Amino acid sequence: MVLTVEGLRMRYGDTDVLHEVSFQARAGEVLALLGPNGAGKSTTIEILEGFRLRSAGRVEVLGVDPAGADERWRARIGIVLQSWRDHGNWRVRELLEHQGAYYAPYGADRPWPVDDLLAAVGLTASARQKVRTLSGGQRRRLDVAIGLVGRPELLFLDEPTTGFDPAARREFHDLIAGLAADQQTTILLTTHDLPEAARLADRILILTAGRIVATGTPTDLTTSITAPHDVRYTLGVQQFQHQILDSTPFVQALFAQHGDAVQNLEVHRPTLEDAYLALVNGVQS
Ligand SMILES: Nc1ncnc2c1ncn2[C@@H]1O[C@H](COP(=O)(O)OP(=O)(O)OP(=O)(O)O)[C@@H](O)[C@H]1O
Repeated sequence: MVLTVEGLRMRYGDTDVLHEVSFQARAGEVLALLGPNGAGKSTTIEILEGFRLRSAGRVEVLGVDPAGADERWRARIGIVLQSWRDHGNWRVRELLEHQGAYYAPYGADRPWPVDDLLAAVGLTASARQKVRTLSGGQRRRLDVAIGLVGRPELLFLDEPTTGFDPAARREFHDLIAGLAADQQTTILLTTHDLPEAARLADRILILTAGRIVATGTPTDLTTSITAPHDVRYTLGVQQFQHQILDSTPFVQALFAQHGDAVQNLEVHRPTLEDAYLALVNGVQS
């Protein structure tokens, strides 16, 4: 296992913010950690990154307890924080070359050659620009490039696509899916963008008030809730819309009765967002 977390607890002062959190991740798995603001996502990730000391529980990251990890271990992980605004006067290429040099002693394939990396994150045209002149989305792409420059075995992404335009978001999703599939990079992602989680994650963990309240594939979670499907169609000039718990037998019966007269059929099943809201609200109520 690349990640093993067992009975993780975190207490700030006299407030417990993580209660017995347990999960695992294997090589090449993309895990999305979802939850409302203040649920404990960043705290969990910061403990795994070795930036915060846990109160109790067992944590192993790449076979090592991050609380006592060394530089060699740190060179094997990549981190994209929520936001940082340093290095304004550096040019994009120079900054990546500088950051990449740190990884050179830690493996023949490290760092990722800067030109290839710039192309992978869509920053080739901005290579000579100063960091402070980048747009918000370009700046975020640079954050991602800095997280990737060491070719990490494990990548932490904290809300990585905030500020991306739709095309950049799509390219980023392809990049992440490729890293996991082709290079077996393990990825732990937090996001409030539920379609993003549905698209990228092999497995989703929903954290609410410091507890994991649901875990599974996006499909597991959407099928775990009882919510009606929305079925729409036309018969001649008449439009119909129905809310039905299981749309498949309904649609079969519809075609058996009306055949080709059924037109413009649309079936909307519950989305990950519906499941997320049901699961989170179920816990809070
Ligand atoms: N240094 C700290 N001292 C005391 N309490 C803290 C500290 N850091 C975080 N907390 C509290 O711990 C809880 C979990 O915070 P955390 O930042 O992990 O949540 P999150 O799920 O990442 O939220 P968001 O989606 O807003 O980023 C919150 O109630 C927060 O106020």
